[in-house]
Amino acid sequence: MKLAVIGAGYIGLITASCFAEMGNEVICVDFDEKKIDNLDHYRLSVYEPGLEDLIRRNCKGNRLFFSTNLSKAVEDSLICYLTLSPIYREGELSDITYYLAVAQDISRHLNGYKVIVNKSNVPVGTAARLQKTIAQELAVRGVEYEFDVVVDPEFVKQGTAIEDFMKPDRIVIGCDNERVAELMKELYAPFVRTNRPIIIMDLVSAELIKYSANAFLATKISFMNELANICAITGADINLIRLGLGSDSRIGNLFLFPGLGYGGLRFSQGVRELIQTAKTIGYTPRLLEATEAINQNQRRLFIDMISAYFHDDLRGRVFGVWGLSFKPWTDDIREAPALTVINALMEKGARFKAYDPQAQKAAQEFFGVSNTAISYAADMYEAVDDAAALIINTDWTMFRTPDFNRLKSRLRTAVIFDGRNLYNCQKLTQLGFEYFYIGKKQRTA
Ligand SMILES: NC(=O)c1ccc[n+]([C@@H]2O[C@H](COP(=O)([O-])OP(=O)(O)OC[C@H]3O[C@@H](n4cnc5c(N)ncnc54)[C@H](O)[C@@H]3O)[C@@H](O)[C@H]2O)c1
Ligand SMILES: O=c1ccn([C@@H]2O[C@H](COP(=O)(O)OP(=O)(O)O[C@H]3O[C@H](CO)[C@@H](O)[C@H](O)[C@H]3O)[C@@H](O)[C@H]2O)c(=O)[nH]1
Repeated sequence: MKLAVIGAGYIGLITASCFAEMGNEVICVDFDEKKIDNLDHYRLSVYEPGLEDLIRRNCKGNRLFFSTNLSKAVEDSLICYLTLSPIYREGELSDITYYLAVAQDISRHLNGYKVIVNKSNVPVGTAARLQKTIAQELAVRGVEYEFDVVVDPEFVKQGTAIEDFMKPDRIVIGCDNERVAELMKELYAPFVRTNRPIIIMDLVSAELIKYSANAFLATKISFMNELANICAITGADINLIRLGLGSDSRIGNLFLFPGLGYGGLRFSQGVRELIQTAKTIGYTPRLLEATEAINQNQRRLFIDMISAYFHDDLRGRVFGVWGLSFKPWTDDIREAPALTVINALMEKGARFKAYDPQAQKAAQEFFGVSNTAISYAADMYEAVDDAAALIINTDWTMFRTPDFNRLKSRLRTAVIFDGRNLYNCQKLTQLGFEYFYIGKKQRTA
């Protein structure tokens, strides 16, 4: 099939390259000329394992093209995917004004039946507003082309996005007629050959599903963090509780890891946006509000734990930091717990030497290149040289089994604050570390 993907950001690139990989002909459009020029030279503004190779292969196979020409992309395609980012403002529903403006632009170039598919996280009701905008523009043009609006929520995770897209657990399609449902099933058939379901539903339900999935997972994480805080008082072991809980097949092992809480734009904004959606229709979503509050508190508890160990005297102390990104296998630091932790300790006078395999550049931009309170290390051991303690914010795989003797010899004092519960406390104590993790029993006075 011929597809246009509008918005060559993270989701646009994944969508365009994966559809091209399945043999479709895809034009990926962005209004940012520099971005398109870079993509033509295989220079990506996002890091995602395997994405560059996928783009290279499909461009060379003449199935994937990049362009700034929206009109040609729309005219040449049957299906137009919207992969833009709506404007998010704290405490409000995302602003989709410019989203609708792009839909209007698309309508100006409709030259026959087209399907306009939304893949972005947008407020409930956006599909209906897209339908209205397109119909109005066609009326202004005085043409009567048929069109359908589809909601195709994206569930990929950063770091495993290609695998998630190519082998989805399920495909959810929101639409309002049989013809377009059949077309979407045809498009996705190659991705679900192992009998994964394609679930067809109405537009509003499909819009709500994306928020619901993210909010459910976020709630699972906050539930575990709440339990960890109870463990910190009772002395129960949160890591064993996780194993005991997860082996119940009704609960499952995934998304039960306690820690610094969830980060990244999608969970944080998603939960807040679902709260906002509920409030605008007069419902108070108490569980979701608790999910978000526990998540924010988790970072505060970690900061307090570090601060209390040094009797709140952090001035001039240097900490080694492992992990800046909000999760492994990404360079994304948006809503990363690491930033909150570092900022709060920095305000108390602490200094940092940080290591992250991908996110150092983004962090340097965030904290400022001339910020002398934080420097960046070439490797994970250099980060802890002469440090008062190691702080772990992200569970990159390389941090899971470090050389503890080397670590100990390079730290000034063998103290670890682990925000991701990577290690066995007993083992680390035997090795001579003071080891603090999420849910560890607090010392009684
Ligand atoms: N990042 C994720 O993990 C993820 C996962 C699932 C869904 N989503 C959703 O997908 C959407 C896109 O997210 P993203 O991370 O790819 O955003 P992004 O900001 O990386 O990409 C948006 C792209 O659209 C381009 N753009 C903006 N206006 C345009 C216009 N008028 N014409 C053409 N191009 C235009 C921008 O230049 C940018 O390249 C969001 O709603 C997000 O919530 C993201
Ligand atoms: O047991 C766990 C699992 C995750 N996390 C944290 O939760 C956050 C989100 O992790 P993850 O879901 O793996 O990353 P995302 O790439 O943000 O993916 C989420 O957001 C995407 C965009 O909406 C959706 O497509 C995905 O389905 C959804 O998992 C990260 O900060 C993780 O460190 C935990 O604290 N404990």
